[in-house]
Amino acid sequence: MARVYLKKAEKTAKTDSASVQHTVQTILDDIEQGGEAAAKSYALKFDKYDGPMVLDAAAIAAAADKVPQKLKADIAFAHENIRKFAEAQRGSMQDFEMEVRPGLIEGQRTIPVRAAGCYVPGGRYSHIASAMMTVTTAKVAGVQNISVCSPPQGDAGIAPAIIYAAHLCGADNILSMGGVQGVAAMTFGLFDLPKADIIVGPGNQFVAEAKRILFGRVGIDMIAGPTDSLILADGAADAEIVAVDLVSQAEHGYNSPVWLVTDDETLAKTVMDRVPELIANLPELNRENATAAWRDYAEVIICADREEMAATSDDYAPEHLTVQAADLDWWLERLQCYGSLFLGEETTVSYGDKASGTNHVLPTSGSARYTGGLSVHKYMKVVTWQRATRDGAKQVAEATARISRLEGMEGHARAADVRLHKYYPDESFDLSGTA
Ligand SMILES: NC(=O)C1=CN([C@@H]2O[C@H](COP(=O)(O)OP(=O)(O)OC[C@H]3O[C@@H](n4cnc5c(N)ncnc54)[C@H](O)[C@@H]3O)[C@@H](O)[C@H]2O)C=CC1
Ligand SMILES: O=C(O)[C@@H](O)CS(=O)(=O)O
Ligand SMILES: [Zn+2]
Repeated sequence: MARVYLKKAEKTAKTDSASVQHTVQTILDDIEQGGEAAAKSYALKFDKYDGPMVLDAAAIAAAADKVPQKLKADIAFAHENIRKFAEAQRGSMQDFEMEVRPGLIEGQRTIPVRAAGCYVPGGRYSHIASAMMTVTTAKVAGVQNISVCSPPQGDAGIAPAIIYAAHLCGADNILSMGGVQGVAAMTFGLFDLPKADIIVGPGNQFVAEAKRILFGRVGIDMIAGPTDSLILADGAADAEIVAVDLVSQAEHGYNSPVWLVTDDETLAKTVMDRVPELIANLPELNRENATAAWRDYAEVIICADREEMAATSDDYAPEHLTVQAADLDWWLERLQCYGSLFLGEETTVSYGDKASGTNHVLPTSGSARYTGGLSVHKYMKVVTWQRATRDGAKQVAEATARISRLEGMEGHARAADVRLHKYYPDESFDLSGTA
């Protein structure tokens, strides 16, 4: 059976992308030419902010005073889980040294970048968790200089809990600037920040586009744009929980797709009836976001069986993937394209988003086809080295000379020749590459 769409989206992540591209390129060009003054003028324009840019120790302490004790304990709990998971990731990356042939020694080293710029979104919600996810992984990787930028909320500046979390997790600099101007400031090294070697973190379509355009000049973790989520549910799933979980991720923004893929039409129809009721009960901002996301971006798809459900999911390559179906081990083994996988009703995307330990900065808009989410690995350069004894490199030198000559690269060949003639003056070699 072909997939049947009970609900098909009018829009996709690519809708409006051309105008976003033009807007972002213009802002980047202005800031590159106009420097700090231009960046500040965009902060004023988009975020109505005219205050201090980089927070000093007093501002950080003042922010900490405003965070309730219970929330501090929750941030500490979440930070510990994220840190432990990141440390295990770090431990899974090994330096090694091997003797490829006698006297020919080669190795791999993992070296953290020197400066990271972490984008912490803050336009619609105060993404405390994004500060924890980006800064903690950078710290565990061993990055020496970690900058954070986040949009100020008008005169009030960055939300105190974001400042508190970023500082607790190890941020060295906190910049009150969001959007394209924040990314540009960290990339170009404005406001005395070190020029970032890599920019990481999620954000809206303007932030994602800035990262796409700047890729190459600066390292980019991935393009993490508007959140998307897919739920795979069979007839045994609890329709109420499926509906609540879909709504939980539709509240991110007007353009956050949620998809339900199931082989049970009754479940699908129950969920479709329930979702609008749940959305109607949300607070105003959340309700507006989720209403538009459900109306314009959500899809409900009926498949013949679990194999077709899995294939459909892999085609969507969702950022978050939830399975509420029997035989979780089968799904874990079968599914191939997702940012983060949530197996069973007992866990949920919200846990991973906020506190369970896996990272929530994840590939969106189908990029889970080719990458995973933010991890310690993204901050690490995997580099190689070698050394050799004269005898160990003798055969390499001969092969290098002949291969180079066949390629027409005489300079390369001579770097090998000179060594063979120096170390083995009494020997003759056929290094012509034509023998
Ligand atoms: N993929 C992931 O791992 C995660 C993704 N997200 C996503 O991050 C996004 C956060 O978005 P926001 O709340 O908007 O916060 P944001 O911090 O990404 O964007 C706010 C900034 O957008 C800029 N902006 C707003 N309107 C603009 C315009 N017309 N032209 C140019 N710049 C403009 C402003 O400079 C403002 O500072 C959501 O889409 C959410 O789904 C959030 C957390 C994790
Ligand atoms: O991972 C994401 O995209 C988000 O769902 C994270 S958060 O809920 O906005 O913290
Ligand atoms: Zn979320």
